[in-house]
Amino acid sequence: MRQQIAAANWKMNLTYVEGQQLLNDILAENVEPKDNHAVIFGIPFPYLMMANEKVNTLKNLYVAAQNCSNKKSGAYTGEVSVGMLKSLNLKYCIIGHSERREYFNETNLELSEKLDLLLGAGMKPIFCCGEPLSIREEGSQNAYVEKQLKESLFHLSAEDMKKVVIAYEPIWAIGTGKTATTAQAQEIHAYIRSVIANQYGAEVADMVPILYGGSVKANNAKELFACPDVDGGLVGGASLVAMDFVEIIRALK
Ligand SMILES: O=C[C@H](O)COP(=O)(O)O
Repeated sequence: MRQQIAAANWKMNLTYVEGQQLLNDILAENVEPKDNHAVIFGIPFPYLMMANEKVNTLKNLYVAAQNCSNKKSGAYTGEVSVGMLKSLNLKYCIIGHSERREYFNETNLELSEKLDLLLGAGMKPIFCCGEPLSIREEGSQNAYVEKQLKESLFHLSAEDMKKVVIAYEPIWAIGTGKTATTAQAQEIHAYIRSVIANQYGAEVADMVPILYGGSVKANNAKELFACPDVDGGLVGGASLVAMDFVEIIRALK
């Protein structure tokens, strides 16, 4: 069975002490992910080391950065390179979140450069895609997401494609409390998988986890994750509440 993933994205929330406490509270619940499960904490840069020290000896628990630079190294004040993340022994990095695309003008081309750096360093990208409300309302979400995938991912070899995690996040569902229905989620996840299959073949497409993000909560996670092409979630607000995120982890199939 494909890997199933519960990924937290803390975004720009919590102090250092609050972050420590949240991780302690979640780990105290002995979540013990199954063999085909992974639990990933997307943590602000200054707390990555602290978080990784707490989880790196635990099975199938990982820490992710929320972003990385598309430059390898050098005079880029304020940026954080893939090499720096790798030197902390991190395995995952979220890239292309819609908030970064919108507020920091990240382009599909820059994301393709980040992907290459991450994969070159042996790290796994969690690549975010998803459409704004206007695109959903005109019914062209499939074409919109397909373009994001093609322009950022489809230069990869099949071997590298197998290492990518995709997070589909409809922008209209992020932080709004308005979740995609299970039918909407399943439909576009299946479409994303078919686009990957057309480019790389069914075997590769079948291996790529596709997470849903957008108002995943403790009370809707099980239903969403039960969809055959939904392989878990990328969770914002509910990942900041220990027992809510624990429930979401337990909802993985
Ligand atoms: O990365 C997470 C997503 O942006 C979802 O955020 P949310 O669960 O607060 O809607």
